[in-house]
Amino acid sequence: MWLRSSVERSGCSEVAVAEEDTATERVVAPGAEDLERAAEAALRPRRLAEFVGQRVVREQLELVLHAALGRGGTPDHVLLSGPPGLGKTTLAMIIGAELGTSVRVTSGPAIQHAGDLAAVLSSLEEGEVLFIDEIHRLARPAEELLYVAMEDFRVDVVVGKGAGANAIGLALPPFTVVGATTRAGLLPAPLRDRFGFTGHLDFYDDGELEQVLSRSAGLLEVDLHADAGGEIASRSRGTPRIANRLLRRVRDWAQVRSDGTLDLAAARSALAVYEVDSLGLDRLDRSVLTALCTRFGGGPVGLTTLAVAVGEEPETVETVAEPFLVREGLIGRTPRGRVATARAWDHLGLVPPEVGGTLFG
Ligand SMILES: Nc1ncnc2c1ncn2[C@@H]1O[C@H](COP(=O)(O)OP(=O)(O)OP(=O)(O)O)[C@@H](O)[C@H]1O
Repeated sequence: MWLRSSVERSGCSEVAVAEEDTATERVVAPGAEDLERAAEAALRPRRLAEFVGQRVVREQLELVLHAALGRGGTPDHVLLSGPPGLGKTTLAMIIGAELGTSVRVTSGPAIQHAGDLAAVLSSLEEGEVLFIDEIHRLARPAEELLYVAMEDFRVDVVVGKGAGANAIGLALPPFTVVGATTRAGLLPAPLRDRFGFTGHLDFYDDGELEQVLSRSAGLLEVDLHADAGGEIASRSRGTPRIANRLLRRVRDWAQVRSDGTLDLAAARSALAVYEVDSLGLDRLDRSVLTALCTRFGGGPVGLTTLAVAVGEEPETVETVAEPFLVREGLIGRTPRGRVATARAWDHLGLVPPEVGGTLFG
């Protein structure tokens, strides 16, 4: 299915796209729920100068775009990679705005057949940006059609059926593909090679997230104190989407339980209600960590056993809780199973068993 909004020709169009995230109901999930998209769109930076952080990618992209504008042509195709919630969609919209053109939006899973993509490509106007989210999930025939279109600005349309079928090459006007992926490694080399510019987005530091929050607070017209911004930033897992979501939850708390001021006490109280701790761990993360430490002496323990202990599917523990616990250096993966690190014991306020102690204490 080809997705587009009513404003596609006048500016940047935005539509909901499928997400891979399996646990988006978590307040610290990096992916977005469909219902959250409108709230997110309101907080999106519109121009490169408003986009916080990612200094290297921003500067490189600025050069690519402004050089193309100077030449009066279209820029190279752009591939944006990185974990969910770091700003790939935002940057795609910004590329359209900087080029003064409209952005057509679709996603890998939304394109079922090569014909769907051919229809999209043949309706593009000169200079338009085609944003393909989750581009690594395009079906192979669509992928092949796309790289011919990207390279030669041509699409082969099959006319007729059976023995009488004929492929007619249709010339396309110049356009720019912006692909976004959380899994750049899954893109086949021929497709990856068609992108003249690749930008990898990394997690944000706390200072950058504070800037994101302060900008968002301005747009939401709430009074966010600096120390409250710092507190929310430090629990946001390096991800602007999570920072903005926690800000909205703190705003709700302050509105209902206090006078609407977003100070440090409000931030701490609200985040306690949502069970987001000082490192940004939620209940699931903590139950995995606690089980590992208290029931298995810090491991090593196999994934399945650990999952049974917390009453979750192994896949949920592995894909939802573990990546952040590993990234934070709280859990290690060894050939014999998962182990808790010294930082995990410390974070839970527990004392690890003595290494090399005797069997009887
Ligand atoms: N650098 C940034 N500055 C300010 N806000 C940002 C920045 N990056 C992301 N955001 C905000 O975070 C939210 C999520 O960003 P976005 O949708 O662009 O992420 P994404 O990488 O495309 O995620 P996904 O892979 O899940 O589609 C948006 O509301 C956006 O406003």
